[in-house]
Amino acid sequence: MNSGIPIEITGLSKHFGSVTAVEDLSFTVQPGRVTGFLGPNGAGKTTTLRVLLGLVKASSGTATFGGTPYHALKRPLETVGAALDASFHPGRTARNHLRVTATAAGIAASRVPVVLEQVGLTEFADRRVGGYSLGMRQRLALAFTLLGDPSVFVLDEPINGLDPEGIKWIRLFLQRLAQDGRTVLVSSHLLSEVQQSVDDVVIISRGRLAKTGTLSSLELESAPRTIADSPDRPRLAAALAQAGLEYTEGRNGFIVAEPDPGLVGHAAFVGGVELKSLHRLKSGLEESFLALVNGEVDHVEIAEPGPPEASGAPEASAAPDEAADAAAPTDAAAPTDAAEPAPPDDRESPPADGAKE
Ligand SMILES: Nc1ncnc2c1ncn2[C@@H]1O[C@H](COP(=O)(O)OP(=O)(O)OP(=O)(O)O)[C@@H](O)[C@H]1O
Repeated sequence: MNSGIPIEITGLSKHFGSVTAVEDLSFTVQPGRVTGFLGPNGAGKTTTLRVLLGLVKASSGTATFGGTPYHALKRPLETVGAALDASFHPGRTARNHLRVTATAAGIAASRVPVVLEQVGLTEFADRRVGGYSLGMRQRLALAFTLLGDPSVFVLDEPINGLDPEGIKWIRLFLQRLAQDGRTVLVSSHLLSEVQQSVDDVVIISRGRLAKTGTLSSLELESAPRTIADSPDRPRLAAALAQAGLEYTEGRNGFIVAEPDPGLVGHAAFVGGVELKSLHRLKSGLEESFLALVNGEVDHVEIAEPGPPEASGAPEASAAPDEAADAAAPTDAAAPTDAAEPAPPDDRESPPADGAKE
């Protein structure tokens, strides 16, 4: 228990008919840390988590817990606590829900009062769940994840809709899990929602990895920068290099590590390059996040304590176009997945399902 099991996603792709939900995704989630799995709606977070939990099959690639896929875990609920789309029968109590799941999973009934206490629901344990607030339901979903006292937690949008007090509570809850040496992966579509709770971030956009690293590496990137574009990008790249300005190439131009657009414009002028756009990128974590997920920045991976990504010759211009081509699939294509084969059933259900009627 708490032996430090990493989550390992390697070359993972998932297609629903013609819709690409996840494309060649690779990242590792380390034990002892809270990792935010971030991306806008439709980025592919839930699909990745569903593959990880054996609820849908990958088109290619692997998603494992220290090398073992979910369906091959000997005691899944005692390895992984997952909260994904938890729904509860309104007429039953929290205690009853938890008892049923514990019995089905061969977990001692004595764990039920323990987990109720851990999530602060003891005094409401015998009330019908139908009368619970959203925050109480979120806590109940977390109680399910704790039943087997697992080493790994996979939580889909656990902070969504919580009030400030609930957010503070869950922040401490997650940090305590990580301090115990457990692996904690928390998805969210808002960086601001989780930024006080996470140590590391994995950011995806349109099913592809946009960034992995520590939250502090993202903070490093959030210094004010300038974005500049030209009809002749190679010449602009040369002019920037000539002026000693560091840059990365994004879909909308070069992101230059210089807060003053005037200096970037001057470098272009000296290089005799026409500009078609020149503006300052706002500073701040949220802006960095939005720039990443909106495709202004291409895939960057920062090693701790990584310096800001920049410099050197721009990458081949095909990269931004590829990113653009991987336009977010739409929900309109959802029916193609209705025929998604059910996952193999020769295993215990993940706890989230255990919470369902
Ligand atoms: N069962 C399905 N059939 C068809 N398309 C699907 C299916 N599930 C997800 N998709 C598509 O895959 C893409 C990724 O969806 P996913 O739910 O994984 O994203 P997400 O990042 O979790 O978004 P959200 O925060 O809105 O839940 C979306 O375009 C979605 O419409």
